[in-house]
Amino acid sequence: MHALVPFAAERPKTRLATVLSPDERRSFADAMLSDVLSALEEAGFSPRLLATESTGRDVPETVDDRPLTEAVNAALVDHDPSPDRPLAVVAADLALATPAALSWLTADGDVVIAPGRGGGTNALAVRHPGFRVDYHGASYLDHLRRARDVGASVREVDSWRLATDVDEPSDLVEVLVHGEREARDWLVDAGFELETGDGRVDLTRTG
Ligand SMILES: Nc1nc2c(ncn2[C@@H]2O[C@H](COP(=O)(O)OP(=O)(O)OP(=O)(O)O)[C@@H](O)[C@H]2O)c(=O)[nH]1
Ligand SMILES: C[C@H](OP(=O)(O)O)C(=O)O
Repeated sequence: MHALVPFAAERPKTRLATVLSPDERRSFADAMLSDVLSALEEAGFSPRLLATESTGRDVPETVDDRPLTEAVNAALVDHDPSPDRPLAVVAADLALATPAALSWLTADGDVVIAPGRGGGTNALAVRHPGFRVDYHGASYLDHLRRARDVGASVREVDSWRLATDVDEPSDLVEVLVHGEREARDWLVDAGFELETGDGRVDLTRTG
């Protein structure tokens, strides 16, 4: 299955600004992107980057500097999905995604949705030609509505690994605990450590 990976290449992960500098955010976002691309490839997907500027990676790439929803919808129109020609859309910040978790996207359904924690949409597989995305806000609910409006059947993917996108500093704890790839190594090399006490596990930075 073809898999589109949208990537905000210029100013990624602004919500991590309290713990990472702009250069660090770019470098960490790049590590997460590498993890998502390699997991997709291992799961048998053919990834294509949809980036706001060229990444120079050795992966098929479309450069489109329009906002996320517009750029993904243009790609959907271009691809014209059908049951025989599905298109997956997978966020670049799914640092815990494994090939096994991503394989759930190949399940039957005109629109297969992997919700993100907090109301978002972390991954989709689209087989219906009329379905369009509407990201930001509670996009999971918006996507359910949009699927219903075009008469598309929906299947929800119940995967904690796909639900865990890395948006805020507390999400970095999940990467340190459960990450298996470059993003976790990046955090360790940058001096991040788990801080365990009486309450919820937190993060500290040394060095
Ligand atoms: N092509 C494209 N991808 C985008 C755009 N905005 C976000 N993305 C990607 O869409 C996915 C989900 O976006 P967010 O979680 O909002 O990521 P982000 O924009 O890097 O993070 P924040 O700045 O903290 O909102 C990630 O893979 C982003 O790289 C955009 O305008 N164009
Ligand atoms: C793009 C957006 O991502 P979030 O802000 O939830 O990470 C969404 O899932 O609609």
